[in-house]
Amino acid sequence: MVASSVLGFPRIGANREIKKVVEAYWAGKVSAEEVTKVSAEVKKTNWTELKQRGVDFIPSGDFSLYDHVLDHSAAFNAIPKRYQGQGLNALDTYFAMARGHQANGVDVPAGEMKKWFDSNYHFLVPELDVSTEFKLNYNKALEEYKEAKALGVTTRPVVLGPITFLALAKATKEAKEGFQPISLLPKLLPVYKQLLTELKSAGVEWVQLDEPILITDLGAGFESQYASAYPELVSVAPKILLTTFYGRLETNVNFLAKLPIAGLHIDLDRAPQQLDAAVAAVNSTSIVLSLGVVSGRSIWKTDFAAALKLVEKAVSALGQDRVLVSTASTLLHIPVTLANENKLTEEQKDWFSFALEKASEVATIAAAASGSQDSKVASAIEANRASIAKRRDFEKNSDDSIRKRVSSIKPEDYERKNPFATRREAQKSLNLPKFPTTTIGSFPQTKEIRQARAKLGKGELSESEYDEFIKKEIESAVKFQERIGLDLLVHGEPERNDMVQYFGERLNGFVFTQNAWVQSYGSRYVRPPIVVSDVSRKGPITVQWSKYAQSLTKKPMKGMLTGPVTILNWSFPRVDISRELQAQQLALALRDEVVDLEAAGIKAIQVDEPAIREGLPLRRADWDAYLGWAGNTFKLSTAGVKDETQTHSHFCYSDFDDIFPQIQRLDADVISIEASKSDLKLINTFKRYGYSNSIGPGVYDVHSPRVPGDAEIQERLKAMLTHLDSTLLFVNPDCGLKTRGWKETEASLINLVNAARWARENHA
Ligand code: MET
Ligand SMILES: [Zn+2]
Repeated sequence: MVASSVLGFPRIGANREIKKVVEAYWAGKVSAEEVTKVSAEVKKTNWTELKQRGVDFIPSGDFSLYDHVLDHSAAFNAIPKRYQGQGLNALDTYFAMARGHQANGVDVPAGEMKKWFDSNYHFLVPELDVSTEFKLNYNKALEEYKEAKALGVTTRPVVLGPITFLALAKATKEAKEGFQPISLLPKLLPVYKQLLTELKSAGVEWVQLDEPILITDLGAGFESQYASAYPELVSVAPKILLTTFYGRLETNVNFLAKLPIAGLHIDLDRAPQQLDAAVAAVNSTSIVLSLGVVSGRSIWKTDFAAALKLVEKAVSALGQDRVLVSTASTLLHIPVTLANENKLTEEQKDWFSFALEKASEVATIAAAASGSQDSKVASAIEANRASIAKRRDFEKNSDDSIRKRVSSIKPEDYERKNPFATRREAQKSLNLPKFPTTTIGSFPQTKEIRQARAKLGKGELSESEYDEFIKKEIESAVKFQERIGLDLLVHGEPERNDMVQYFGERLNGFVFTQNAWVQSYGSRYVRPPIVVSDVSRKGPITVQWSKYAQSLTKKPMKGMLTGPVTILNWSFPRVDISRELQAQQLALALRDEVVDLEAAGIKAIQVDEPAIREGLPLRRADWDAYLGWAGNTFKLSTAGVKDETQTHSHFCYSDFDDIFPQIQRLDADVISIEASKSDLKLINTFKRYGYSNSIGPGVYDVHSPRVPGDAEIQERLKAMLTHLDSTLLFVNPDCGLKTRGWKETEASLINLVNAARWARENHA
């Protein structure tokens, strides 16, 4: 029999239960026991649902209150010193690592957050050095296995693999120059052995060790790390399914097939072409091959016929018992269920499947591949064939005028008329002082703002009442910025539910869900729009708000747009046409918006591309192709303006080191870039590559309520000034302030303005 498997499931709850309880806990409104109780309910629902849908291998241990990598660090005692001895209990220490802690005399910043592979999920980067004493503080995999077992569900515990864990880690600040986290592998293995031994004695049959790092270009030496670590683990562990996902293994499959592991998982959604090599590599072994044929990244229905072709190929070589039908990766990246969507049309609903529906898909495909004669399976296969055919029909309705506009883009459409030096002169008309202060765009999305939006949705507030409310918000944001002395103002983005959704809703080609939330980081969930057809602008999107904001002040107002690559990367894209074509369509829509803003008197326009780095392919060989079209679409969206108009762009959440030369190529007049959370690593990047246009490396972290002191910001500016031309430096936070409260926003920005004044006095 071909068994079915799910590698991981969304842990946020179908109704965002975890967000609600965790935030209530942070606010001191509920106890830790309540958090445990709600977590148990969410886990129970997930496990029983997966069982009911006929999934054979159900994951456990993949639940998290914030982030699974952070869970792992906490469980393995990889807790940086600054969080220890602060008098915080285990749960509060965990949350302090996640988001900083500033109360009752304790003042520790959060750890660094990074994008998880090429997704919009963020993990907390483990911090290690030779003094890290790994020990098993608790065995989460075991606890959740038992928890599920008590509910009558046998699970396959999921554990982050040791080599991926170390590969994702960074050295602590105290570590010696040149320290490599991977050097701790010998110290780490005994703790993994303890964990796995405990699983085995509890009767666990299979354990899933996630090693997604294997689909990246590994440095030399990794092969031998696997060759030394895994035999040791295998000797004490339940059967190990080593999983790789989000890409292709390439030659790594050959050394993996030589490991004494019981199963190997490969991603056939992202890399269907790797099937033959994997079958060949494991053929003469007893390794079970787990085939990721159901996407964990896309919300489009799986084409059963195509999936079955792959599965049957493997079955004919290896036999049914050595093949698993699985989700390609964890389902963490897609929403919980389509069942909660009431506003999508039946036609649209028929195109998609979310996490629970994907679970049914693996069960059906596995049953079909096992030769099931069940009539339910046959009708599910038939229904899928019909759905796929209907979608193919729909795809034929392309928008000719947009397709034509894309195909007639000319090379000069990507370029500003003059080089930066010329534009800079022209932009003196903005009258910005040296070290101009600005923010990234959003101000706190307060309860009042969210309530007003909810009321508009329910019809309790009319469009015009809502617009009046937004105008007042803008007015108070403008007054606030004038009062504290910022130089380049923003309108604050109060009208935006989300920086991508807001634009998607005003463009043709997108559909929206009501409940399709996906975890971005911690308790921050997003509801990515879905691109279903060709994209175009319905009409001006932001112009009225920017124009209104500018009318309230003599200081320059920055227009604020989300860039084409980010809109695409933070949406669920179509899979029937290339991402490049989708980005080009978006870029043309945004270009029209940029030109309209300029015509409305807006002299600075920011086009945010925080997600440009996360879309970077995981294999270097694929970088140039991506960076080529991604960079071009950004340029296409911004190049339509006059020299006098100052273009800005913003980047955050990622390490931009390796694509910095590409950021230069975008030729924005000013960029702001997250820098504080990553310990100003960026400074070294400037050293290496230089940067010729204006730049504002963020001077403080916005993901934590912690207020940075004057001195702290001055230090950051000083560090930047060692490598950047003082006439090019802007002063701004790391990112937008929408998740912050007003209190810390005001305190932080006052300190920021003071630090800029200090810089003007001391770096004349
Ligand atoms: C994640 S980047 C956010 C940029 C946006 N303009 C904001 O300030 O919120
Ligand atoms: Zn940002």
